[in-house]
Amino acid sequence: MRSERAYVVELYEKLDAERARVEDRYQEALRGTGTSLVERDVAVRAQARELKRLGVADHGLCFGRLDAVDGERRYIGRIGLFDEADDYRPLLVDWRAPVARPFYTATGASPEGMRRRRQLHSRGREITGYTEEVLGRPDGEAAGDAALLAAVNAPRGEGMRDIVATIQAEQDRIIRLDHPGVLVIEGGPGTGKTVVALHRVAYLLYTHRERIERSGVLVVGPNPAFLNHIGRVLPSLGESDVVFATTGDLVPGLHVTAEDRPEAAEVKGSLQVLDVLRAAIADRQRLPEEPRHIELEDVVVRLDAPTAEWARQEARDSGLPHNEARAVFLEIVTYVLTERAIGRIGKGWLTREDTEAWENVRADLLAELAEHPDFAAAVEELWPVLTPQQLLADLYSSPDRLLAVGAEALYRSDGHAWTVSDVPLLDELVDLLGEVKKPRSNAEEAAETEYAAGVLEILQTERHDLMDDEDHLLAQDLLHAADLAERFVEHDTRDVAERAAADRDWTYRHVVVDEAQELSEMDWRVLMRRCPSRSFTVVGDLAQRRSPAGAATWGAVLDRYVPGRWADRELTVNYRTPSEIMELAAAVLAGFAPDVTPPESVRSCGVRPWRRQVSRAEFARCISEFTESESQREGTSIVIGPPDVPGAVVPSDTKGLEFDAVLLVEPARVLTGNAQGAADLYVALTRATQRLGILHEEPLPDLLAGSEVTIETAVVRQ
Ligand SMILES: Nc1ncnc2c1ncn2[C@@H]1O[C@H](COP(=O)(O)OP(=O)(O)OP(=O)(O)O)[C@@H](O)[C@H]1O
Repeated sequence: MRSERAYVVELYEKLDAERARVEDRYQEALRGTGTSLVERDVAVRAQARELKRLGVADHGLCFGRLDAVDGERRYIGRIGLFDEADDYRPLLVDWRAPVARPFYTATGASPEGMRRRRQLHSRGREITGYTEEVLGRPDGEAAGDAALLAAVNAPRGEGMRDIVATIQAEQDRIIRLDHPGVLVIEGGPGTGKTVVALHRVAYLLYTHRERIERSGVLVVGPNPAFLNHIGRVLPSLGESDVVFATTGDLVPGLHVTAEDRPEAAEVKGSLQVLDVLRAAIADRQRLPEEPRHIELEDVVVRLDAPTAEWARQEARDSGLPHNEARAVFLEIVTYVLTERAIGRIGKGWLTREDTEAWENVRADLLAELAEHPDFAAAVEELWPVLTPQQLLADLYSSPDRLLAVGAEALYRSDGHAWTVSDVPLLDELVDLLGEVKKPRSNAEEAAETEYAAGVLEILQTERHDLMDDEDHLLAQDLLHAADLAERFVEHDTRDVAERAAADRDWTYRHVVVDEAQELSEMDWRVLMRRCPSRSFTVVGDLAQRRSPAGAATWGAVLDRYVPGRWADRELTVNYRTPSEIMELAAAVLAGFAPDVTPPESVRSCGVRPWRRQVSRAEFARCISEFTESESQREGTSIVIGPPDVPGAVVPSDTKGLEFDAVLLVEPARVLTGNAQGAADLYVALTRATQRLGILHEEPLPDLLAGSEVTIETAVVRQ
């Protein structure tokens, strides 16, 4: 113990010295004397990142030691530290480094050249003890379990924690899997799918930092509470250039305020809705029922149906998105109208051979038309400029428009009451409608070009290739700073994550999708667009699916994009739910998905779930008793139940979350509340890490009552 403590004290001294040095460099970069604004930004960001990396190691810097058979000793920790004075000898090995791997995977039977594994336990900066495993000897004890059990038994605090010290071998194999494409991590509740996916991101960033960091990583989760729950894991591993978003956030600036009826969600989630969107756009490209007369100074011109039809056909045939094709429509309509007008104005004195005079008259007419309100109104009516929001809101709130495109199920009175299933549709429409170009001022353009010139210079001098690999575009290939201006319009010091989150057209290098079983076909299209390199970690459990538009099988959603090129790995051990509670959940699972094997709990907690049957009038009192008694204990608690129980959270909002204690109210109504009631009940039953209580008035559902599981009946207090 004495020597381990002394070693770790030295490591912290080293860490502090390093931090002081980086802090100095950071301050220097902030002052940025003599450098350009761009150079300063780059330097400040680099030093800030290094400071963040060193900052994560304040607690539990070193958590393990590996002794190799050949006598080599490696200390394993949250970051790597080296002794510069001794030829960069590693003092501490980053947990992600290849040489750290046996710490997680070596076993008594397969020691991987190791003799001993020590797990160091610490409080703050102090080593409080260690457990040790002797590898490669039949009598070697498996002591790793002690650290794991301590970790999984510990009361939960605010959000998920990293598991670097106790990653299990089956998890490590997934974290380090060398598969650049789509990897599906499957497994029952509590098997660590989420936490493993996040550690995989940290691993990928460590291993391919240059390549990944430029375009960043996106983590998609089901709701803000879940993102909040998992939000600390990556920063605690020193990785903060990651964007977290719900599917509802994928169109920047949109606020989801409503929920769809299941029928509407199903229509919006399926790929058939693409036909609805195309038809809705076509429906807005109209022909005038009566000709429009536009009074110009010398002549009245007529915009009639045949003219509009020709222009509409040409515009459609151009293959351009709607808003961009408007220019084609406008050009043809204008051409026809001006030709007719010239014919009339020039009758008797102007011939086509007199090109100059003809063009002069045309120029006057063009100028006049461009300013004419009746002409503008006519064009706007026949080929309006459309934003995705406006198009969809107009469609949803008009029974006639919906009827015209065969999507009556989508009606809602407030067209703008956005739901999460509208997001992929809006995103699709951005491409189908195309851009409405807003003019940029000369001054803005000049400033952007100047900034880009600075970036270009740095790219060339420092040879930082900031471009995507796929672009095959090196800085030297770029001749004009103006070309770069488009990509570097941000003059501020926002990092990749911030810029990416605000930019709908940003493409990420890697995307993690959690609770992926809930995503519709349309959601997948949005995500695939965000990651052209198709590098995904997909996390899900088909048995927990509740969305009617969600995935029935992984192949059904993935084969369309990466046929035969996606890998899947399964996790089988439940680290969250103790066996006493899991038995109950497994009975429910057996009822609604008999083919699915429930995960096996890694521990039991010695406390059986309890139940209490009371009248509904007593629910409020019992719930407050539960919250009161839980507030006296360390850890977290929640009440889960149907939507009409005051103080209860509906099961779908607890997906991916966990609590020390759960009180489940009226499971019978959770089960029958909607078509996915059994999955909801399964989710609710698998949230507790220690204690589960059930409060009910109605008899327990057969799935629970009829199982072999005994549920202790709590003594009702008088
Ligand atoms: N190796 C480990 N060491 C310590 N704790 C672990 C380990 N693996 C998983 N856990 C813990 O188990 C709990 C469940 O993990 P996680 O939430 O990632 O599971 P999940 O499979 O995503 O569950 P769900 O499907 O219910 O969302 C978390 O508290 C996590 O920290």
